[in-house]
Amino acid sequence: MGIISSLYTSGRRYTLRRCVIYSQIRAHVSFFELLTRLLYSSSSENAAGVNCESKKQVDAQHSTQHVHDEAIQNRRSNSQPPSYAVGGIVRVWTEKNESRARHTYKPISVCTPYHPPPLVAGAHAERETEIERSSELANFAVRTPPSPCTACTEPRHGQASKHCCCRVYVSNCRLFVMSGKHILFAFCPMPENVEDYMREHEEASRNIQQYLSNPINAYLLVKRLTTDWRRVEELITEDVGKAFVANITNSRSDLKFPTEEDLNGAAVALMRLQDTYKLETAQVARGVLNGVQYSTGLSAGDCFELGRQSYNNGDYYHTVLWMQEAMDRMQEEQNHTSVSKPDILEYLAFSTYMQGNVVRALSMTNELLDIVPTHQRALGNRAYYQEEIQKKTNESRKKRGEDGSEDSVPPNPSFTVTEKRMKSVSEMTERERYEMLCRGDIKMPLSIQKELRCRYVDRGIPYLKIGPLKEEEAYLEPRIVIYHDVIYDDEIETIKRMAQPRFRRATVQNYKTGELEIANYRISKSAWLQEHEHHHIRAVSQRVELMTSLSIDTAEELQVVNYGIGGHYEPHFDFARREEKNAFKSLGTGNRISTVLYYMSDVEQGGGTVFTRINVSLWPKKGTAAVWHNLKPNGEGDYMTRHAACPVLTGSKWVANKWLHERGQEFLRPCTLENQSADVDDGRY
Ligand SMILES: O=C(O)CCC(=O)C(=O)O
Ligand SMILES: [Fe+2]
Repeated sequence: MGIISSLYTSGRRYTLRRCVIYSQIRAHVSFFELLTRLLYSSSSENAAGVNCESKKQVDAQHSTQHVHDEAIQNRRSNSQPPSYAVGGIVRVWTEKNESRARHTYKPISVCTPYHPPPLVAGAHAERETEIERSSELANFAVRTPPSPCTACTEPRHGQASKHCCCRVYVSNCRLFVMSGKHILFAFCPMPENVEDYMREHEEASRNIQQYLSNPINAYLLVKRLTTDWRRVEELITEDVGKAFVANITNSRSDLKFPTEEDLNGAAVALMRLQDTYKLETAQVARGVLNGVQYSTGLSAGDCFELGRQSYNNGDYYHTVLWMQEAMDRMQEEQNHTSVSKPDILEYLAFSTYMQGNVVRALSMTNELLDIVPTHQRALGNRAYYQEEIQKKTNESRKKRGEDGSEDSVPPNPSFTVTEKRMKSVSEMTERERYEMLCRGDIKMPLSIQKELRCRYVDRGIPYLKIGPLKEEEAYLEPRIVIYHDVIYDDEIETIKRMAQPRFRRATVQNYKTGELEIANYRISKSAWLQEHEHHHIRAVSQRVELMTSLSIDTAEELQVVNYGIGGHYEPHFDFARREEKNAFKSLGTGNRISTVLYYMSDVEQGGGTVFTRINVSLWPKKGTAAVWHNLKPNGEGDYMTRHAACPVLTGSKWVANKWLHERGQEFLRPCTLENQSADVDDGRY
């Protein structure tokens, strides 16, 4: 885990660095264009500014040496080391400075050691009052007479021309290290993100002359095309792309990158969520799930990819939905879209045909051929669809001829949706009920609800007398109860921490072979924890005895399960049915008599536990546990306990299962001969 996260971090750092480089390149190219325009349209004043820069660099180098020497000299001549003051922020251009708050500061060469350079340069002298006066540096700056510096060749205030250029340097710097009145180091902003570059570029483009009449801008422009550009050149020649790919390739041995199969799995999960929670395609594409905006939307290209994945799975229903969405998005995106209308139309037409609407498929194919008249597949499909329509028309003619109803309107060979009467819950398939239960659309009849109770339970156990269990009945026959506050946050943290490194894709038991295998109807990660590994695990396991009045001596280890987005477990029984002869055989402890399901997280949306035969939905609440017997008192499996974990729509779901087995419960839950449930008032859970 540590390795993975550190690799992720370094990968990200690398990505960021690459972004910076690319943005710098882009920005430099923009500035290069600007410079070209400048060189062909500039006034002599601007041109002088450019010349000044090259001169200044020499001067600045010279000055740097001086300052450095002076600092050393100071140190030598005074027994005391020179006092360095670190200057604060000089608010010469308030708005600009604020917008540059994210700039990084890079030390640059220092300015004149002999004449304190004015910090207020050129046209901005009148903003002197905005200088921060509190710091030593600011005082220093304020004392310095403002000096318009429009051309460096022109000496001002008796100063040598070389200092004039240095003002530009200094006034654009934010942090100064000073010795007395001398600046030793100035840290100047170096925009590292494209927004900053772009903002400046836009500003410059609005009025190039005006932009460059500002000495700082003039300086920055030249600087970017000299020193910064050199850096960019270096980065380009370093072959960043190759290094980046090499970095990723190296990481591949440690990091498992997603494969095409993973992409398909992710697409299928999204479709599952869409179906289960009846999500509108357009809403999902906008990043809205059940009315909550979670993310930025999907592009036409993203929708197209979802459609393509569905198509590859033979899921034409979702292909049509997502290709249609891709088409709508594409029209919104106009110029900057990554998909083409003919591509979408091709998928759309064929999937529409596969869904039975041949007329619509033909009209889409015609639309495609209008755009690409030579499209070979579309030409073939058109002929095929036309033939199909013809065949259907002939067939229906024949039929009408047989029953003598020639005059009736020919039926449209397109796919027709027949209106259906609403089914009652009992008429629904298990799948339909499951999805409705997951959405919370099946309400428990009041006649059942009114029998359900909440109570404190102590069962005569001294420990529980001090801290009774908070029991809430969720259903009576079979009895399903929820216990509140039975697992504590620190225990949950321990369990999560210990389980995470052991997580594997959850498995199910092959009912014929008894072998464990992965299956698409159970998508989650799971790990097993043993009692002796941590006192929290022991405590959580032992609490199961209090809740069930059964023994955990023959129980399975604690199974920790985490469901990510779309993670689910379709309807199943926890017990082994008669035909599953090999299930739990190796344990030698009999069947799974009871389940205790701890909820170790809340789930933002989705993730319910639903009982599809009794129409009960339980909603995960951190700290609670659901408890039920899987076996009737006579040892038969209770088929009414069939249940499922609904797909997680948003958030993450954590649960822990404790499965108790038959052996060892003989005196705690004695068998009955009849096929009956336990007496609900027998004092047990
Ligand atoms: O996660 C749930 O809500 C149910 C889990 C479950 O049924 C199981 O793991 O057997
Ligand atoms: Fe289960």
